[in-house]
Amino acid sequence: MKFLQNGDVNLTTKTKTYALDSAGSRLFLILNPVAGSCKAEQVRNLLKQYCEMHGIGYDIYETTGKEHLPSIVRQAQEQDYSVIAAAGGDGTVSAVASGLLHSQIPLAIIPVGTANLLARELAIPLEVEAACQLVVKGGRIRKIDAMQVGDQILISHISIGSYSRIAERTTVAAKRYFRQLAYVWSALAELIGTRVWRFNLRIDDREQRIRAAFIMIANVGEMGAASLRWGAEVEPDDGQIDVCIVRARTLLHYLSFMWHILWRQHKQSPHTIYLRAEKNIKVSTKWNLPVRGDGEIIGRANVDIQIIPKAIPIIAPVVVPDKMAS
Ligand SMILES: Nc1ncnc2c1ncn2[C@@H]1O[C@H](COP(=O)(O)OP(=O)(O)OP(=O)(O)O)[C@@H](O)[C@H]1O
Repeated sequence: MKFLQNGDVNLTTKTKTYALDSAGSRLFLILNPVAGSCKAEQVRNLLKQYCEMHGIGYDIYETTGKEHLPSIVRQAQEQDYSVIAAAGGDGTVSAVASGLLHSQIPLAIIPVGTANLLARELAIPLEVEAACQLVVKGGRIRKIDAMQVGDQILISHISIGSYSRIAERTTVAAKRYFRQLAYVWSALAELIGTRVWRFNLRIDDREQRIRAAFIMIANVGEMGAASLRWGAEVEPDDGQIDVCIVRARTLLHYLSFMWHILWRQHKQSPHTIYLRAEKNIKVSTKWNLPVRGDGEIIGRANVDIQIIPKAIPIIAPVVVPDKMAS
């Protein structure tokens, strides 16, 4: 851990906002230097500039990819940090959030990953300087729901089927150089051989068998492009997780699915079923399909999710745009 400087931050989570006007607190930043769009030096410099300007102290930990981030976050909580910030993509954010489960310490996000889905969902600025300003100047606290898989916490999406296979095909290097286009290329390669699989799906202890191209389990509506959303009702802090079952079998079906998404007519799509869960979701299949959680491959062929409502406090802008209107 690199110690850089100390200072003051004041948090008032009871009012669901935070401000920087009292002494005695510090900020701890976890920075993923290889996240999609991350320019580590720029993040370090801007944070230094804003913290010094507001008299705030901070420490920075740069990830190596080999550490257990939730443990590092739990250690940081014992050192009286008032804000934990994550500069990275959704993978870094969810690993940091894992360490903050049920904590009163809020999580701030500097979105420098490839997709940055949670940041988009919460209207956190994607521009580094504005994001650093939000970390330092503060905003409102949104307590978002979490999905627990074993000892891991996921906050955006869990998918299994053709969608997770697309992600598995997309290499880290391709993501860094081609950003979202890397996924488009992998998607074309996957969809040329479209198919469906049989899944056992259990939602809130009710079991069913389904055929689907993929199942998207979404706490966050953002798909990552052009404000498209997985479902009209997906909200990260409503105590529910949405299950989007995509049954497209041909390229034409996929185009129809996308058309309904584009025109925000999710429920009219003949190739999609929407379900909601409040307690738990279990998916299993005999096929060796990758399970993708918050941008990382987290397992294969089955996933068992416990839903934890309002589990993680996150600093977001006070004004939130209407997502379905954009
Ligand atoms: N120094 C490092 N070297 C190599 N890999 C790293 C390093 N630090 C973190 N990682 C890896 O980075 C991954 C997390 O990346 P992250 O999700 O933050 O960015 P991203 O994948 O570009 O963005 P997004 O998830 O939003 O698409 C993890 O697999 C982690 O192990």
